[in-house]
Amino acid sequence: MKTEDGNTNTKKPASAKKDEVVIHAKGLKKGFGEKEVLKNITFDLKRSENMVVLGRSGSGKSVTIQCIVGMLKPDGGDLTVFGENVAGMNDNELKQLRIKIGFLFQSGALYDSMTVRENLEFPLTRVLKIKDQADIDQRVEDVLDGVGLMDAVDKLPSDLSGGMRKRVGLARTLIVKPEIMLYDEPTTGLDPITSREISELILNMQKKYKTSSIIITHDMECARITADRIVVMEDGEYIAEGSYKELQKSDNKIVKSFFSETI
Ligand SMILES: Nc1ncnc2c1ncn2[C@@H]1O[C@H](COP(=O)(O)OP(=O)(O)OP(=O)(O)O)[C@@H](O)[C@H]1O
Repeated sequence: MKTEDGNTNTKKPASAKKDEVVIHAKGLKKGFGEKEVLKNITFDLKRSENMVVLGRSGSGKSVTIQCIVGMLKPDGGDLTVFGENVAGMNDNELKQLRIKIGFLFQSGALYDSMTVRENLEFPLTRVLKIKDQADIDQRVEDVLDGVGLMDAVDKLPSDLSGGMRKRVGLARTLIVKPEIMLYDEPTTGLDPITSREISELILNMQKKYKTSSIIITHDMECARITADRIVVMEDGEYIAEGSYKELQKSDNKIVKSFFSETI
């Protein structure tokens, strides 16, 4: 049986699924030579939850993400994704894991010589190996409708604005229906209005596809719009956690510094 959004229905009650932990990290450590980058990272990401990570440049946000997708191996601590230990996965298991994890690059990473449609078809035919053209067309239409870009289907990326390219990049990542989305500074380089549109889109896509997301950002408007929960990272550790409103009242100097421009 298929749900409204095309996902296969499971028999689990929605409430049980919602509390399911999709990423579990406990005491995660990672260093390079003498430098300890992740000192003690502990968090649980639940199904359909948006967790925003705030942190100064070089605090270890991207290294955390690279550990989650198995590009880097932690030196210590526990890290499980969908209950499986990432560090113990072989190449094939990592490949399967990465199909379930969407990663939105800063650039959008579109193929410039392909139209929007071809860019969107690519992961369907190459990654999911779908051959049925009617299924492909339906998925392309569905995801483009979701990001509000039906009219751009036959355009080349060079004919689109930066914000539109970002939307296509998001659509291309979402089209394989990843269970986890990792956003690394999704609004960087965009003007405030377009940034806001992308943040709202991230929120809408969470609702539509029920994805769990980690959103790394310095953009406090993006954090305010998208976050169910925010963690603040400093020097390889999470030093604060809470909702936007809770952290806005924090007395911690570092936490305050993120909010100072928005008060
Ligand atoms: N492969 C690597 N080899 C050596 N050092 C690395 C490697 N990857 C990251 N680092 C170092 O780890 C530290 C944290 O990097 P990371 O990219 O996670 O920071 P970040 O919090 O994402 O910063 P930014 O907001 O600037 O992207 C930096 O000092 C970086 O130089």
